Amino acid sequence: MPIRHTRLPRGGVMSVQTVCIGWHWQPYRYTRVAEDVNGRPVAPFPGWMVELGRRALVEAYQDPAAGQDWTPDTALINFYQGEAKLGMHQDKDEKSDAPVVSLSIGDTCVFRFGNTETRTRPWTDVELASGDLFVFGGPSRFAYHGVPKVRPGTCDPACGLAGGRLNITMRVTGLSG
Ligand SMILES: O=C(O)CCC(=O)C(=O)O
Ligand SMILES: [Fe+2]
Repeated sequence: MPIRHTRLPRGGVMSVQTVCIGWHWQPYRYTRVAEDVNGRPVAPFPGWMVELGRRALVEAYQDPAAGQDWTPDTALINFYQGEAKLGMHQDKDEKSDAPVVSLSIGDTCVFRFGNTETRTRPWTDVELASGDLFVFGGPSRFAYHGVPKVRPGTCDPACGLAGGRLNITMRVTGLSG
């Protein structure tokens, strides 16, 4: 399926562009075919990305066993161009509380990491730069989060992007079939 601005049920369109692998995310569920885009199945989840995500968990938890039982089966690949941003939300369409691993490539952003109760304060703003990994696990798994700002022109040219920001969130859907 092609990358596109996701249409929301109430008529809005996301400023971020998204393409999925493994399972297709549409607001607010996962399907095997991209019903709301072109009716095609999504690309399979690559083995190398499973390994990358597991290494992130080992690092984040400083525990060599942390990735062992974790097998992500979907990733949302988001592209932020221009003024694109992402409002505060929870990742809660998965039927699993397994950690989410996020990888950022390209321009640096302000990533707002909030609390599990409300989309308002308290939150912590952190800068995510190209190559950064962020893990939402344990008590943080269902914390509200968002991207209020991307800093244009901040990416290292060696990242391979001419501009903008890519973010890949690897997830366990908890679905079968
Ligand atoms: O772009 C990011 O860093 C976060 C993306 C995100 O929250 C999501 O895809 O659900
Ligand atoms: Fe999210």
